[in-house]
This record gives sequence, structure tokens and C-alpha cells, in this order.
Amino acid sequence: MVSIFPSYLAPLREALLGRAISRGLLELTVHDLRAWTHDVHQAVDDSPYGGGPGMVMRPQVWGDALDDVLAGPPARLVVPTPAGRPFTQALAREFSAEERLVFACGRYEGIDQRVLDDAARRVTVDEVSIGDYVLVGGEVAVLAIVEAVVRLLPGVLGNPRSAAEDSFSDGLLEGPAYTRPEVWRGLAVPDVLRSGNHALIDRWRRDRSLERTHRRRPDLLEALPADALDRADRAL
Ligand SMILES: NC(=O)c1ccno1
Repeated sequence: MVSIFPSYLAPLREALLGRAISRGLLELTVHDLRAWTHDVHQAVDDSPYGGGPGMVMRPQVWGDALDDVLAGPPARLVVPTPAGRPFTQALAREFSAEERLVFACGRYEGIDQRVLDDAARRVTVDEVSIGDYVLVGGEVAVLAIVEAVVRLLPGVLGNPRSAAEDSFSDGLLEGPAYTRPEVWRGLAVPDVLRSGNHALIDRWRRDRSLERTHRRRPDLLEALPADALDRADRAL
């Protein structure tokens, strides 16, 4: 990862991801972009051609940084930006199969486009957005993307079924979850979940997942492959 605020990415070394690193399931290197500046002010940005608000990140600095960081084993360059294609669970799975990912954290009004165009001459460049809103920089998006990707790596999650059964894995939103006590503030756990009848439980969970998806994200239902819903699903 390359950023002018390396400490922003420190949370990646905590908790589950930190344990995955210490177990050797992945390696994480954060580079300070300013290491590739040569002036006393360590300038990384400049005024935009054509005018307009804000500053643009300079191609020389980013170009030198990516020349170094992209050298070595083949990598895929990921650039978080509100102008990117949506980052989805499917793209997280695609990224999790990559040997190496390099993340460029832009700030200000973004990185000079020629940096991405130049990088695209030698690696796959993915400009991705984690949602239709604008952050101050790419670092927070990288935290989200890396967490979504790393949890899919074999051995990272305690139970591999977790990743296989969570939201979006079957194209639907996950339904409600419950744990002890059976009744809490007058609210009871649905009886079916305590029935021990796993066929009924699976059906109930699928129904709740379909209902929630229909209510909150009908677009996901529209996007399902024709054969994704079985007769019981359609009966709901
Ligand atoms: N929406 C985004 O992914 C984003 C990245 C940087 N700023 O916003």
C-alpha cells in the first residue's frame, strides 16, 4: 500500500487481520509516498490543469513510487475512488485469488490520470468505489476492501462456512441471527431455531434472507441468475 498517511492503515495489523499476518497467511507492507519526493517540502500535489478547486497528486512522485512497488511478482493495482466501479463481494473474491495486490491511496482531488494510464501499460488497474459518497482519501476505502478480501483467504476465518454463507455469497442479504438467552427484554428467539429440525431451519433462514433482500435490496433479486430461486423460494 502507498499512502501519505501510513498510520491510517495501522488498523490492518489489529485483530483478525493482524493474526492472519502473524500466522503467515498474508504479508502487508505500507509505503509512505513522500519517500519518493526529492524537494525539501516533500510536495506530492499541485494545482489542476484547467483550473478548479483542490489539488491533484503529482505524476512524477506516484510514477516513481509505483515503478518500485509494482516491480517484482505480478500484481494488480487497486485505486479507491468515488469514480470507480462498485466494489462488490464478487470483486472481493476475485481479488482474494490474486497473488499480490498494490493499493494506491489518493488524496485531494485524486491522482493525475496519467499515473493510472502508465501503470495500465504493465498491470491490471482497478479503480473501485466502496459506495456513492466521497471520502477525504483512499485509506478508509482500502481498510474496507482489504478486510473484505482477506477474510476470504483460506484459514483466516475460524469456520470456512462463515464466508460461504454470509451476505451476498448467494446473491442475497443474510437474514437475522440470534443467540442466548431464549427471551431478552420480552423478545423471544423464533421457535424454529430451537427445533433441531435443520431442514426447517434452513428453509426458515432462506425465507428470511429472501424477505430481507426483497425489502432492502430488490436490485439484488433482479440480478440473480434465472435458476437461482427454486420453487419454494418462489412460493414465498
Ligand atoms: N467512495 C469511495 O470508494 C472513495 C474513495 C475515496 N473517496 O471515496
